[in-house]
Amino acid sequence: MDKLVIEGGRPLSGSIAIQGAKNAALPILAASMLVEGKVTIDQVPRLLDIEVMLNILRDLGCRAEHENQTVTLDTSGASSSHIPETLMRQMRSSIFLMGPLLARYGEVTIYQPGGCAIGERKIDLHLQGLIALGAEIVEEGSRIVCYAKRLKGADVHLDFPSVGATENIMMAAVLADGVTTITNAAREPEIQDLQRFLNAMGAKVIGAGTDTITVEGVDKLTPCRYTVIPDRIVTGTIMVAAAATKGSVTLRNTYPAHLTSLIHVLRRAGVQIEVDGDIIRVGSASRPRSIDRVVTSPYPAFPTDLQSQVMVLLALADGVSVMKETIFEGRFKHVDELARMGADIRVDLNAAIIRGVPRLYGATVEATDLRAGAALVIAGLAAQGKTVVEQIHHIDRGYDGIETMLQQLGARITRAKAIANNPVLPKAVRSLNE
Ligand SMILES: CC(=O)N[C@H]1[C@@H](OP(=O)(O)OP(=O)(O)OC[C@H]2O[C@@H](n3ccc(=O)[nH]c3=O)[C@H](O)[C@@H]2O)O[C@H](CO)[C@@H](O)[C@@H]1O
Ligand SMILES: C=C(OP(=O)(O)O)C(=O)O
Repeated sequence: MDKLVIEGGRPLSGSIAIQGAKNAALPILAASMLVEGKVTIDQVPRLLDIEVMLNILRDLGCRAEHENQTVTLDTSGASSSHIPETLMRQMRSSIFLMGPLLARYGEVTIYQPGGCAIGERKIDLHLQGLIALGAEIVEEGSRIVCYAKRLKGADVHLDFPSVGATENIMMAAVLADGVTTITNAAREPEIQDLQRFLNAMGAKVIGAGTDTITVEGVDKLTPCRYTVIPDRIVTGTIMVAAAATKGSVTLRNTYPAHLTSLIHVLRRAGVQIEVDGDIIRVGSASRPRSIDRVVTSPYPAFPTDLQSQVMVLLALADGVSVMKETIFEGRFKHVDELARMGADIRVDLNAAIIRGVPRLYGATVEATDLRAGAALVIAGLAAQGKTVVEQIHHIDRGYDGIETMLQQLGARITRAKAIANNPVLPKAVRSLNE
């Protein structure tokens, strides 16, 4: 397994451009299955999850290439509506194919999806939405078979504004007979991006970004070329890293309006932030201030995907802060790892009580999930001494070359390649390390 090795204590400085959004690209790639022909998607980051999605699409019979940041996909050879369990289990986002495949073939066989261990992450809202559109669903162990000769538009109310369920239902409804209305829909920017992509192919979707989305079914879509939005969570991660290292960083290719809640929290912590079109400048010279309460909630409130990163900043703040996690019940796994670096954080049910310390110290720590891993990288950059972050395949799910990005900002961070992958070593030595 690769590791990241960080020599901490250097302020980040300089300028970088932000990658395209993982959470927009994944449903958009899945939605491409709704159309027959060649689809081109630009600004697609090179990530493990994207690779898994492209492998699933290839397994379904598509041709898929990812060169630089552009994916070209030809869905015309696709014929399968069955996703093998081994592929389904490689990430949560495999579930996005359920709606599009059902709409295209009238049937789909999938399995319970995999993904980071941050909570139970049921798929009941996805299934309820498809049942409302007329699907019949048979569950046998982890296997799920859905049938619907032709889906029918319906009113779907979500008990919780689930991002994935909103997207799956939108995608299924695009080729349904009649009108579908989703109420208590999630409002995340990635849902607006999916709406723009679907409409670029000829769908009739309105309302994304509000809590009511209306989809008027159409008979057929036409292929298109589309550019994914910038990744707001990667943007936020670098903003926090700049603040935690008392650095000064300019971020290009951002969408600041998607980060209003983070900007508000960082300003409360005393971080200087300037917004100028698609550029965000972040600077901080002094110790952060504590914040009495940060609560994660669905967009536009503070995102769960930035909770662990901001916790690192607050771990270095002057005073006591409280962060409450309301989306995922298992998203405090970074706390034990941060404690190894000298952080003083106590977890009480879904609240973390963070007593700021003047400094963190380098240690060997383990990324337990994607954003926990990003938080440990920030902690390593801010800490005194050397930090080694292990299990970084989690980080590679969401950050396109995190070390290269941070090196551009002056960080001393390198990727130590696993010996097992090192072709220079004799095979016998490599196999000892596998
Ligand atoms: C690829 C992608 O876009 N991932 C994002 C998406 O995940 P994802 O779409 O999985 O997140 P959801 O909004 O669906 O999940 C939020 C909460 O609802 C629960 N739930 C969800 C669906 C369901 O059928 N039943 C159910 O109980 C989940 O367990 C969780 O507690 O939104 C999350 C919340 O902003 C982000 O952290 C993820 O980065
Ligand atoms: C939880 C995340 O993603 P996913 O839904 O793909 O697991 C994330 O991006 O932080």
